[in-house]
Amino acid sequence: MTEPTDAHVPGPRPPGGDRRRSKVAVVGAGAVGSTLAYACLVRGAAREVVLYDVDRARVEAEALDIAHGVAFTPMGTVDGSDDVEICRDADVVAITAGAKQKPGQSRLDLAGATIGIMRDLVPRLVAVAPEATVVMVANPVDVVTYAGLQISGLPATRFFGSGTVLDSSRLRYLVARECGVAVQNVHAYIAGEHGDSEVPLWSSAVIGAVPLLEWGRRTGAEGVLDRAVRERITEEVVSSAYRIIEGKGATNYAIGLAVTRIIEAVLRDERSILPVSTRLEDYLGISGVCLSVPCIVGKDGVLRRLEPDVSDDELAALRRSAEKVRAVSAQFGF
Ligand SMILES: NC(=O)C1=CN([C@@H]2O[C@H](COP(=O)(O)OP(=O)(O)OC[C@H]3O[C@@H](n4cnc5c(N)ncnc54)[C@H](O)[C@@H]3O)[C@@H](O)[C@H]2O)C=CC1
Ligand SMILES: CC(=O)C(=O)O
Repeated sequence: MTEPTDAHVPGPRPPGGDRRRSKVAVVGAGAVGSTLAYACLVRGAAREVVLYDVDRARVEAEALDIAHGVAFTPMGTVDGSDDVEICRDADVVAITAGAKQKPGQSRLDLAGATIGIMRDLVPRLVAVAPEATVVMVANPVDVVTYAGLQISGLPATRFFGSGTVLDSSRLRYLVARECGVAVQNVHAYIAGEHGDSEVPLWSSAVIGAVPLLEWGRRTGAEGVLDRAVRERITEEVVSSAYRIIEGKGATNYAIGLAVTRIIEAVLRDERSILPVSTRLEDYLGISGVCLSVPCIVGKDGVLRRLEPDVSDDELAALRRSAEKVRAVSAQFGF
């Protein structure tokens, strides 16, 4: 297997990236996949979006419904098929085909079913789109990324998971609401598992130019983000998916936008810092597992993993999260 050494980050990126080569294949046209395809077109992330699903009626219907709206989007096309050939020569393949949680199930409960899908699916995708950057979305995303990476034989830089990009946007939303500032000015990451053991990196979080942990003292709003509030926010982030699934059976809008951001970072060679799930080797003492940490993402995929300042508690929680994910991967022989 190719070693996941951090690639050298080359010089300045081309302004706007190269949008001529922009075919995105979305695998799975369910709640997440169809919303992702829609978000890609609405944001103008790619020129060509294709949907692939084993359910022919569904995939054709979703593609047609989206196609009827492209008159109102930036330049783009959409098509759908139950033939994997539709994914040929895609620049990015986003895999949303997987088991989904029923109320009460954790993401880790889905490992066996989703890995079963990947054993057959990933080799067929690599055969038709060997140069693609692959973004795994199906759950449990860290375990499935680790398995899919090994099944694919691709370099770890080009096969990674959407990780905690969604969880971090949930965190930023809640912090912004608490402080009364724009969510875009909250720079905070969730690391670790995309799931119950995830870890908010409070120590390195910044609001505007103010360290998050100093926000209350420096703004004269004592107590605004004190320990009790941070614990409540953490609990709300961790339970978000359960709450939404209880109410409507799936989460789809925020994940559709989150994965679109990752795709934009790749296709536009943005070198954006996003907490995607990649295979870690000797990262803060963690190896042999896919987990989210802040990474530089560009056209060659994950260019570098960054090491933020972490407290002793955060580091210990990150290592516990790694153990938990690694144990589930091992149950399935990965
Ligand atoms: N990573 C993240 O942050 C998030 C991950 N998810 C995960 O995304 C996955 C999809 O969720 P939903 O769209 O709600 O599920 P869904 O059940 O609505 O859609 C899954 C689709 O995959 C298709 N499919 C199954 N096997 C296939 C195969 N071998 N080839 C092609 N298509 C296949 C099904 O026909 C179905 O249309 C789940 O695993 C879910 O847990 C959901 C939200 C957030
Ligand atoms: C379902 C899921 O993984 C999420 O919404 O976070």
